[in-house]
Amino acid sequence: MGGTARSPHPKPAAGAGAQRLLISNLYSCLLSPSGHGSPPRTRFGAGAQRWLSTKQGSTVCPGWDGGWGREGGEPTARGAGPLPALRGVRLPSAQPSELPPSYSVWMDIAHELPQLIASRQLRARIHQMPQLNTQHLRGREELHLAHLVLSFLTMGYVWQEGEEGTMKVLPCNLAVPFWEVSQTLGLPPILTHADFVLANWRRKDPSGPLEIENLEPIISLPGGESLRGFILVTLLVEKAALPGIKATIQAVHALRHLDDELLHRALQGLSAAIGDMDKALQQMHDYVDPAVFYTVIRIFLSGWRDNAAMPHGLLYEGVSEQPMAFSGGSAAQSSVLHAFDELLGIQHSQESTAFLHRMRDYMPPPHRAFIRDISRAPSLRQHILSSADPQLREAFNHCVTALADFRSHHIAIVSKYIAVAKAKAGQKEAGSIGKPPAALEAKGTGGSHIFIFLKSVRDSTREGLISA
Ligand code: HEM
Repeated sequence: MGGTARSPHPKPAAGAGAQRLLISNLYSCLLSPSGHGSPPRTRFGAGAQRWLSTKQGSTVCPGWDGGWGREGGEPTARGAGPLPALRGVRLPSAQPSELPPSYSVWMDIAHELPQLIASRQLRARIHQMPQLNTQHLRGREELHLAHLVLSFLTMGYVWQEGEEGTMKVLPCNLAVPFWEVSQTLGLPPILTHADFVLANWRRKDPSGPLEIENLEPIISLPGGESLRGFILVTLLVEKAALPGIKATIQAVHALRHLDDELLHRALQGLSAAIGDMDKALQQMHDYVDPAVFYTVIRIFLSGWRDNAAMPHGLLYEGVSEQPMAFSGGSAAQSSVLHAFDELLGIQHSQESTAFLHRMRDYMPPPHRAFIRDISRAPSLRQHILSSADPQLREAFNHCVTALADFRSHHIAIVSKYIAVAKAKAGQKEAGSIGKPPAALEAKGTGGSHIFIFLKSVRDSTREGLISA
């Protein structure tokens, strides 16, 4: 879709805090663009479609040592090409959960979102908001928090009345600041996985552990405890993936230096991490009620691309003269499995690859750059094939099997939370939204044909096994 985009205003400066705390994110190091610069910037030019095909330049963080301290004695890839050195990958102990006072009008509404949506007052409150200037946002943390807040406001605004009462226009007092913050961060102006999960958590007790009992989302939507569980269990899967991201970097380092001993250890670390992600995923059963997920939560993650409930997309008033189409939030936008697939050389079908690659456009640019760097590293697969070392092959195959198992268990969860929940929900009224969203019956919030896609991705993972 085309359209005349409003020219962006000067970008907010990244303050000193940006170096200390880049984003309320689990792999902060990977988000640091060369350590000290301002966030990368994208231009939407002739509209969303064009923006979505725009690729960022290299923004990874070689040699950045941004004050996090290091967790282990793992090697870095310093001097070994563009792959980010694994420095400072540690979980932040504190992160901003409030914007500066001049943005209190956004925060006040955001903190009341579930009630405002339930009482159908959100749209009226948003219409009364003044149009705030985003120039006073300082540093990456505030910008990401602003993106999180504005994306939640947008999803609530669009879906307040369910799929039968959607809005065609996002008013300029919300659309313009959301657009500006999105441009500065290189993110699309819609809720992404980075908003919903990666940036959306805080510790209740700041010195307490990163466990579910001590965590809460910063901003919520309808869905109560199930919404909380959905966000936090997904966060715990990301947390469990962290050693796998480290192992991925370690494996690339080992490949570059032809260090098979290190490679073997890295692959063992990777398969263990995927196993831990699998265990974390199972907590979905304990914390999320399928009926609440299906009938209440899911619609708020939906986008306005490939969605029959919003066939023409959304007009961002004051930004573009044409409506724009964006996919909704999905963990398919998490960089973790993309990175593992690239390392292991997993080849998905053309259609699945097209969808997954499109989801990369919904990641923070440094995540995209990280995945790209893994894809350009020496081929692990070729190395295993040519080395003919049975131990290496076995460790590699453990990773592939663990990944395929994770995907199988994910399919079981999707089946329970979407297919079975749909059958149970029927057409009965549920929650505050009314009918479950019909437009989402066959498609994911990201717009994929769910089960065909997920099974194809799982099966092509299995095909990545290397036989003796
Ligand atoms: C109730 C829980 C969940 C449901 C109902 C669910 C649903 C879905 C759906 C429908 C898709 C298809 C893509 C789309 O159109 O959105 C998908 C993809 C995906 N989901 Fe989930 N998901 C859940 C939890 C998770 C969690 C916790 C993770 C891990 C962080 C995850 C990771 C993925 C990935 C990586 C994909 C892309 C396909 C792949 O690489 O295998 N999902 N999910």
